[in-house]
Amino acid sequence: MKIFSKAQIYEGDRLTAERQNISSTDLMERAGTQIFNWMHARMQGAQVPIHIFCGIGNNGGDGLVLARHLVLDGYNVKTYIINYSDKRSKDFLINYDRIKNTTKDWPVLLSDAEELPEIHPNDIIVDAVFGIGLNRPVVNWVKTLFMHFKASKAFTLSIDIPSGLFVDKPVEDEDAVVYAGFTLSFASPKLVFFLPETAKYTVQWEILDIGLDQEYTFTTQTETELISKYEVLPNYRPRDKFSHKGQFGHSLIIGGSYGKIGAVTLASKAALSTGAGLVTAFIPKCGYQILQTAFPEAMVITDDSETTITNINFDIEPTVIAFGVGIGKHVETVKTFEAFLKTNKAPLVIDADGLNILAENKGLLKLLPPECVLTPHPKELERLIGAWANDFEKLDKAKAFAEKYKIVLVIKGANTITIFNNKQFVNTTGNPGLATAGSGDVLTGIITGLISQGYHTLSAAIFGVYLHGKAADIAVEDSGYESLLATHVIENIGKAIVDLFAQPEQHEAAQQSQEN
Ligand SMILES: NC(=O)C1=CN([C@@H]2O[C@H](COP(=O)(O)OP(=O)(O)OC[C@H]3O[C@@H](n4cnc5c(N)ncnc54)[C@H](O)[C@@H]3O)[C@@H](O)[C@H]2O)[C@@H](O)CC1
Ligand SMILES: [K+]
Repeated sequence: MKIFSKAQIYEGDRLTAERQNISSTDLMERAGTQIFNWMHARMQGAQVPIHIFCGIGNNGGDGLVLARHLVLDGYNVKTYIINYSDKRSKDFLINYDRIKNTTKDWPVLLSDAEELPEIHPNDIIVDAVFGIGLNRPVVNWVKTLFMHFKASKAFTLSIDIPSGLFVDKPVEDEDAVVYAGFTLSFASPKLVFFLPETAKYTVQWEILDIGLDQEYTFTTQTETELISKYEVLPNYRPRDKFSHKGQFGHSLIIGGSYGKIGAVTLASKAALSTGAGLVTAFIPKCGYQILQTAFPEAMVITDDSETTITNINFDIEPTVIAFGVGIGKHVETVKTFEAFLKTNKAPLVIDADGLNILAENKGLLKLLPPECVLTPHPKELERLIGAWANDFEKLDKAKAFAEKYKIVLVIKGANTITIFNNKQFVNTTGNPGLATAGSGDVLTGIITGLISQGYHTLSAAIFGVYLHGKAADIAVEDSGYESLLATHVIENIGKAIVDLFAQPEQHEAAQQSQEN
């Protein structure tokens, strides 16, 4: 799913009105009605007090449309205008008139924090104070209002975006933002829903389709894309009946050191479980028996050294090479890595201490093959690109780094973001169970296994991150977050692949009507 920028959303709204020959007021009516339908379907007329707080721009206008429909349907509604400015938008004013003509219970004007309404924990708050138009910090009394929402413990539904949250800038004051239980966002989710510093402002979100012009939404290129099953499916490469293992490539996993052979075992298993034709592990001698016993499907080549990688030397022709899991940063390892990079032609995936070696020897970066995949967690990323002040600066620095070295950069985290060529792909699968030893090694193996079969490195990174998260989502159904092991993720890669083709569960009623 595309994540549109603020400018693209405004342009989409404008073009839609123009091409569908409707006014912006009509589009606002659509938006507000969609919110009403969503609430009505869930509340079924329940008389829970609903407090609707409307700003004076178009987000507030949406709130007024919703308030009017709720009033007309007999809901228990109290509407407030948050009068933070005298620059009221045209469509706000139109809907302000409409609600005044609908009910004698006119909206209450709030201009300071002196008389904030009482809100009980079982009431509902609708937050329509600011939308994507927020362009400067909110004034103090509005901040007090937002803190009042939070203190009330009432369920808070934000329209389009939690008020106080910028679409494209970091939050400066955490109390000056609404904490939403649910956000109903128009046309496109907002990037801030997925970033570590701002995801907490909404527990859940959903997109409401307000019928934006389809040609515009199809043809507009966005900087950010949200990755779910439907984005990865078109890139899936099916196998034909006469396939043989030679077609799915040979993955070479270079890594391991004394006490860290497990990392290579996990990556090798993951690569083969994702569909690599052959996997060879290149490890120090001490790992020979361990790996051959723990994972007989893999082949093993050993280094000259007993305990570390000191001389990368092999006579196979790998389709793809993964470097770094469990490898350490021994001076000999760095030396042989540099020599290897100077001659290597195979696509490369670099993880763990491979990344730390790059960070400490930045001259090596220019030796990376084109579209090389790097999979740092936040600390490794910081070592590579330097510290950042906030999530937006992190993404900017990461994009500049990926652009400079023409690499595919996978920033691991709750919503892993893959960056390439100034585009960012935000993953939606995965769960806190993945915060466990070895899960990164498994991801390296999955991405390597995909490249091995002919996936382009960018597709392999995006698809691999998705599969890794999905396998973990399936695994936690049995294990719970706490007991999830990296091995369980590997065991469920197959189910994650099968799930790609699962039909959505049919609605019971639809099933019944089919049976009749
Ligand atoms: N453009 C359209 O056609 C549609 C817009 N929609 C709604 O419109 C929203 C955007 O509306 P607006 O652009 O009017 O903006 P908002 O309603 O988000 O904000 C209102 C105005 O407040 C001013 N402002 C910004 N920061 C402020 C601050 N800290 N203190 C005081 N004033 C401040 C700005 O001038 C801004 O335009 C969307 O989020 C969405 O909810 C929907 O009705 C769907 C259609
Ligand atoms: K809002």
